[in-house]
Amino acid sequence: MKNAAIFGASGYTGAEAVRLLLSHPNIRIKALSANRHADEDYGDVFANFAGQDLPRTQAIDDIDLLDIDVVFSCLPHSTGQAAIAKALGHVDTVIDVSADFRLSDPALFEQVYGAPHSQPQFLKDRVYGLTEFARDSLLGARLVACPGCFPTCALLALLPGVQAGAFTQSTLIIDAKTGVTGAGRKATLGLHFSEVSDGAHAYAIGNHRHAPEMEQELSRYGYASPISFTPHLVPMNRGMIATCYVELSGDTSVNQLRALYADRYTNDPFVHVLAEGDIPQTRHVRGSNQARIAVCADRVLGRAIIISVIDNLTKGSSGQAIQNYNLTQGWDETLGLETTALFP
Ligand SMILES: NC(=O)C1=CN([C@@H]2O[C@H](COP(=O)(O)OP(=O)(O)OC[C@H]3O[C@@H](n4cnc5c(N)ncnc54)[C@H](OP(=O)(O)O)[C@@H]3O)[C@@H](O)[C@H]2O)C=CC1
Ligand SMILES: CC(=O)N[C@@H](CCC(=O)OP(=O)(O)O)C(=O)O
Repeated sequence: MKNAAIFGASGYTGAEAVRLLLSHPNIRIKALSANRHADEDYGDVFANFAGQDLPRTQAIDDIDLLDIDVVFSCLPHSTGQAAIAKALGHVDTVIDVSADFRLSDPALFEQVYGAPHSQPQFLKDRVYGLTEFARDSLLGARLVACPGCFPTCALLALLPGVQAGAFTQSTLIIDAKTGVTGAGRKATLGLHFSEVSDGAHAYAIGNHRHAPEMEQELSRYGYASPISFTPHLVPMNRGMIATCYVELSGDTSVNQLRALYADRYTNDPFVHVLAEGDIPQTRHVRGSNQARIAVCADRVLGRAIIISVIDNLTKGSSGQAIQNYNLTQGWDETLGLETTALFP
């Protein structure tokens, strides 16, 4: 059994990690950190956990790291860098769901996140944990940076085509929608029911911090052009959908592209490429670690529309974090993640 600490357990991704880890056969939850909610019964922080045998929340500095094998860090970006550096001195593995270790270039991190990175020495050797594209690097990895939720959703839709050279180098367009839990649990005016229900809106238009992260990864696989990315907030709790518009290179047909995607993901337990005509819906992945991808023809000849859906709290953060940890240990990647989507 491995002992896990969850940093930021009083937030949404932390709670999702707790929910999933409770059914993990090889992991015991040993410590839960919180900030404002430190020193509380976990069932008081999240009533759905009342009655479970879980530790009380504590401040990060009060956690005895000598007792811990793995930290799942679910802290807001820029708040966890020092704590993660300290943890790496004691525990075998840190899996970070924040943006802190995703960008490999510290100068780009400072430009995008507005402050210098305090632990840039870890950026070179950390693994960028988009699991389906990181398997070869995960075994034994000590620090895994889980991709952002939008990058997870969009890169799963784009990288097989990019790797195969199936797209021209013209600007990619990614139009994405997210549920409200993507913004975390803290109270924010723009997230009140009356501000979010009954409507939808774009935000961070032309300057969302996930665009440089997606460009970093697309360029690693051979796509050097910039992207146009627009996120939208829609009135649902969980879920994310990315609709990606690509121009096909050479004489690749949409049917060939779909077959290429089906082949690329054939051994991936969590990625399903849909048959022609099937429509991916966020409700079909809700609460599960699944991604569902449709490769569709555009009415404009030579273009394809690739649509991907995930649950932002599961494959988009804590589910993928556990999938990555499983692979760092050489375990079956599905351990603790077998749950089926909650539908309806
Ligand atoms: N929500 C999502 O869908 C996704 C989120 N992420 C990333 O995951 C991370 C966590 O997100 P999420 O769970 O939504 O956020 P929440 O706001 O819901 O939770 C944040 C957690 O961090 C704690 N915390 C906040 N500030 C500090 C601090 N200064 N020191 C110590 N602990 C602190 C909070 O404690 P307390 O509440 O007790 O004060 C809480 O436990 C973020 O980096 C986010 O960007 C990544 C992918 C998807
Ligand atoms: C609705 C909403 O605000 N969503 C967040 C989702 C991003 C996220 O959580 O990803 P990081 O891990 O990079 O922070 C946003 O657009 O910033």
